[in-house]
Formats: sequence, structure tokens, C-alpha cells
Amino acid sequence: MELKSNHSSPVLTDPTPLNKSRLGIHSNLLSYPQSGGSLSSGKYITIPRKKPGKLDDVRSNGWLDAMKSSSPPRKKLIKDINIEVAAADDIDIAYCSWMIKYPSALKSFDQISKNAKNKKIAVFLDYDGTLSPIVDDPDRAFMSDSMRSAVRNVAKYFPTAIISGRSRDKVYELVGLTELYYAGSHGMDIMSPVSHTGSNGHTNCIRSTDQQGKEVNLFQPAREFIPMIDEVFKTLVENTKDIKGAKVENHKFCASVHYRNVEEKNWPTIAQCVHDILKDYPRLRLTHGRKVLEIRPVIDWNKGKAVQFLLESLGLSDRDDVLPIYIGDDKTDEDAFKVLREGNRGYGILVSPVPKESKAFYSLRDPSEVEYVDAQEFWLSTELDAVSALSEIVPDTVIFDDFEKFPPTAATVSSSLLLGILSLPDTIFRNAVDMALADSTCSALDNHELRLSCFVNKALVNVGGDLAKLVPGRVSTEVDARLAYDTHGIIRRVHDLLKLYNDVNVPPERLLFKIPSTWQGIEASRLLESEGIQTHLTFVYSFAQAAAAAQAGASVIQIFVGRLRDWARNHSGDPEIDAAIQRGEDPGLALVTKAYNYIHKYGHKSKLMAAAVRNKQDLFSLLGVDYIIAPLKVLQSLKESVTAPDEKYSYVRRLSPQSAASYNFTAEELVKFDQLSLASSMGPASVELLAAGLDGYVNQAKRVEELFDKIWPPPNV
Ligand SMILES: O=P(O)(O)OC[C@H]1O[C@H](O[C@H]2O[C@H](CO)[C@@H](O)[C@H](O)[C@H]2O)[C@H](O)[C@@H](O)[C@@H]1O
Repeated sequence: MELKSNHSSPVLTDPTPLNKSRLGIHSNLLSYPQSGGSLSSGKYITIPRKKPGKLDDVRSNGWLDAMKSSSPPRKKLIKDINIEVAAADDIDIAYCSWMIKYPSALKSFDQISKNAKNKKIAVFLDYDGTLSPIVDDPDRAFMSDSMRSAVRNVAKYFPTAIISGRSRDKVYELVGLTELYYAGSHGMDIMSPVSHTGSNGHTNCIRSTDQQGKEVNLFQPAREFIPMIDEVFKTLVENTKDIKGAKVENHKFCASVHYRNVEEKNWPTIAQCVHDILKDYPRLRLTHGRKVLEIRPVIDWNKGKAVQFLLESLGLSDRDDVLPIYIGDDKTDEDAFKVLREGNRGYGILVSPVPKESKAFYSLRDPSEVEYVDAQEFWLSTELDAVSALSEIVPDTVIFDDFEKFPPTAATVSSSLLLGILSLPDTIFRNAVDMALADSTCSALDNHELRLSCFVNKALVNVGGDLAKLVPGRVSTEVDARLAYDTHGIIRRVHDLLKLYNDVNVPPERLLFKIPSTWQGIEASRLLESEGIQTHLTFVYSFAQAAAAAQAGASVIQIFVGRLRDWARNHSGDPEIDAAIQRGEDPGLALVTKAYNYIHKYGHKSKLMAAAVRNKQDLFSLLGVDYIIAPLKVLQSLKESVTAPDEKYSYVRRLSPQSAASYNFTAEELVKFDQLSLASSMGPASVELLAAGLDGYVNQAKRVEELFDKIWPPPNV
């Protein structure tokens, strides 16, 4: 994301000539004679009161209507003025037909959750009118305890930010939840996590600490306007002091002039007053809120930009697997709705008790409906839904026997899968293998070994091609483990497989190549990735392998959690494992956590996959990691459990870019790994487990060849 503002010259967003009011006030008003009043910066500007009668053209130009319609009538008011039942019914009919265009988010759960499947949700909430009801006194716009706990609940599962027109400090004081991100002054004051995805480098981004002393980024694109806003605020206070009910707020980067409690006959006066001040500050502009005139810098920044900035800071921008949801009630929230709608990225939800045009997708009537949406019951129907919101859960199945129940999002094609297919004559993949064995190019090869290898490659690709039609994600193809110590052999094999995939029309972006994490495998990954070929490094059992794989730029790094735990049960003497046990940690979970933190802290592009997850608790402990391969019995149990999260199974995101930022690595861990340092850093556990993994793969590859040898030539060849 490119931020257009810079410190010295904010970019004008609105080409309206500066001598025209954005209030919609007729130009005659702009040239209203000034009598006195200093314009010099640093002094208050005193605007003389206008004489009654001078404002007729303002009325005829409709700006008063804009002010009147700036806040929908509250239900209570409708009742209070004893509106006739028929009229009330009309309002409901109008609302119902409006809801065809903006369906209630409450009734659209199925659709929202369908689109949220396998995506990370990020929640953005406006404050006034969304989390707190609109009240007459802005200082008394409190959030209820139940709303607070609903928001707390949402933040447990999804990154959640408040984006308010109020000052950041004020909105934090009102919300009081430390687990949220806050953007005040319509997004001109953002406190975001320290990230490694780019936002830190923006102009106007400075390091600071939050209320808990944690390091954060402060993004304040309108910093230079602080003295000007302060000056304008003081002038506004002074000049509106005699207008009964007027209230001026200083939000540091913008100011608000409330007219909710001002008698309607005095609205022209208050607008005139604001307008006259603005005339002297061409670098400030006016926007309308709910019975409030808001004065803000003319910079290309708004709540929509703030959403983009926060997504970027959270490492969630430009990703197809992220679904931002923004809930807001005001005109200023439209900028955020627009960003989500135009980028086709997520959903805006407009809070409004009356029909109004919006860029939002869904609607909610009032804050009480927002509270319901924020409550856990809305979001979570099963434990599987809950955990899927935090990590992509990949079913661990060789034969896809439960395709219907647990549709896989990605797949691996391997010797083990070929063995499974050969043992099940009725499987849908059998034809792919039979076709491979009938391949004339392979059959024509005289060399027995080459012919078998050709059949195996062909079978892997045929099955991989079928899988690519069935899964939305990538298909990972295992590279013969007998090449594990031969960098160029691996690269040649991958090129051969890619050519075959090209023949069956599977593009490289749908593919991964699964390579063992020997030094030679890691080197092959590095070279292949530099060609744009995606690799999946497996058999990672030590931090050194994980770090070297990340440094190589591997697309996916796979760690086997349970296998490390099993090793630790029966052995000792591995320094990395002993250290984890001493800290009271499970060695497998500890390795995934450390590798995740390393990848995120140092900005590597690799995604981390946790495999050999044995039970629910393992899965809960790793929430936030990119992929978790879970056995079907664990998936079944998650799917059957509709209990709300409790103390025992709390769906807290355990791994996140934010926590990664504060993880400390030793100097030895931060080396650039080479063959020697990798070998000397791998303890006995990783050496043994890597060797055992390779043995397993090699045996399976040999068994496939033996079986192919027995079957070939098939009867019809
Ligand atoms: O972006 P928001 O969080 O919605 O803030 C927008 C403005 O909200 C506040 O004013 C509005 O709510 C008040 C309390 O309910 C109400 O009295 C006022 O009429 C509304 O406009 C806040 O006081 C403003 O400063 C914010 O800009």
C-alpha cells in the first residue's frame, strides 16, 4: 500500500476550490463581509455574530436539510411524537424493502460463514452509534458491559480494531480493552502492532509503547496539523460559547462541533461560525457526522485508508484468505465500506434503523444487534468452525475417504498415496494410475529402472492432476526420497514433474514440490524458489532446519509435532529437546512456535505446517499457525462439538505476528545457515527422525515400483 501523504505536504483529496465551502453553503455566504478578526496563526479568530436574516440563501441551498438528516430519528423519538401507527408501518415497510438490498447480517450468518471458511477474519468496529447508542451528551456515550464482553469475545478469535472519529485516547478510555487495536481521529492516529510486512517503513510511522508498555507503531499522518487543530478548537470554543447546547471537542488531529442539543433555529449560526473559521484554514475541511460538524485536515486519509493500513500492519493485506468485516453507522464509515466493496475484500455492515444508501453489504438495526453479532454464538457453530478461523485445518487423509465430510483444501500426492490407490481398486484415482501404466513414452523405454521411474512420475502427476480439480488449494508432489542428498537430482526431477503437469494443464502456481530437509534438499528448494517454483520442505525436526528452510525461501515448511514428542519419550541427549522439556514445554509444539516466530519476526515468506498433531489440545496450542494437518478422528470430534469455548478449550490465537515480534533468539540461532552449521546444529532427534522419515519414503517408493513392475504390462498394452 502506498500512502500518498508525506510529512510536509499532505495530498488534497477534494478538488473543491478552497474558497467554496464543503458545507454546501452558497458562495454568497463565503464572501460574507468580515468585520475584524485576526487571521494570523497563533491567535484566536473572533468571528462576529451574523445578523438574523442574512442566512436565507443558506436555507434555500439545502444545507440545513443536510444537517437535519445527518442523524436518523431514534425509535424512542418516533414514539414520543406520537407518530400514527400507519406512518410507523410505512417506516417498517420502507425498512424491509431496503433490507432486500442490505440484508440483515444477523440473518446472513450462513452466507457470511460460508465466505469466511478457511479465511482469517479481521474485525473493524466504529464506536459511536455502533458500540454505544447515540446519546445527547458525547461524554456520556458509554459502552455497556455486555457489549464490552461481546467485543472482548470477538477479539479472542479475530484481530479486532476500533476506528473512531474520537481521539484515540478517548475511545480507548471508553472501550478499555487492551487486546484491541485503536485508530482515533477518523484513522489519523493509529496504534498498530510492530510488523514486518512494510507498514513500519511509512513516513509518519514512529515507534512507541502502548498502555502495557508493549512496543507498537504509531501512525499519525496529520501530525503537523496538531497546532492548527488546537488553534481552531480554541477559536471554535470561543466563538460558539454563546450558542446554547453547542459543544466542541478536540480530537488532536480533528475537531467536532456538535449541534444535537442546539435549538434548530440556531443551526445556521453554528454552521456559519464553523464555516467562517474554515475559510481561514484552507488546509482544513469539513465533513458531516451525526448532528456534528467535523473539521479535519485536507489529507488523503480516512477510515478506509486506516483499514488498509491496519490490515497491512497485521500482515493481512493483499491476501485472498483474509475476510475483513467493518461495522459502522456513520458517513465517515462509508470510506471503509467502499474500500472493502471495491477491493471485493470483505463486508461492510451498516448500522442504521432507517434506510440509507451505503457501500455496505449488510445491515444491522442498532448497537444491540451489533452486540449479538459480536457475541461468540454468532460466529461459532462448532469447534471446527472456531479453529478454522485461526488456522487452515487440512484433513490428514491419504485416500480422501471422507471427501464429503471434510473436503480437503489442499492435497499431497506421494508414493504412500499411490500404494493406497493400488490397494483400493474402486477408488476414483485408479484410472489415473492405469493411464500412467499405459503411457507409451514410458513403455518405450528399454531401461527397466528408467521405465519404472517414468511410470511413477506419470502416475504421481495423473493423480495430482485429478486432485488439483478437486481441491481449491495447492497439490504437493513428493520428490523421490532417494534423491534427498542430490541437489541437482532433485531439481531435475522437479523440472520433469513440472513438464508432465504442464501436459495435463496444471499450472505451476497450483503446485508444490515436497522435498526432504537435508542440506541438499534445502539448497534445491532455494534454487527452485529462485525460479519461481514452489517448494514444500518436509521432515523438519530442529530449529536449524526450520531456519535454513526459511532462509532458502521455501514456500511451506512442515514440522511433525507428535514424532518429536514420541522421540523425547524414549530418548534424551538432544539439547534442543532437553531445553524445551526443562521449560516445561512439549518439544514438538515448542519447535513449531519457535519456527513460526522466526519466520514472522524476520519477515520470511514461508508458511508453516504443523503435522503429526495427535489430539485436540495439540491443535489448540498451535492456533494461528498457517496449516495444521489433523487426523480425521480429531476433525470428527471438533465437528461434533458445538459447546461454546470454555476454559478447557479456549480458541485463543497462540501464534501471531505480534507475539513473534517479542520472541528473543540467541546470536547462534540467527546465523545464516550453511551445510556445516546446519549439520552441527542438528541434534540426535532431528538426525534420527530425518533418517527414519527418508527410510519410510524410500521403502514406499520401492514398493510402488515393485507393484508397478508386477502389474506392467497391463493386459491391454
Ligand atoms: O467514528 P465514531 O466513533 O462514530 O465517532 C463519530 C463522532 O461520535 C461522537 O458523536 C456522535 O455520538 C455522540 C454520542 O452518542 C452524539 O451525541 C453525537 O451527536 C454524535 O455525532 C463524538 O462525540 C464525535 O466527536 C465523533 O466524531
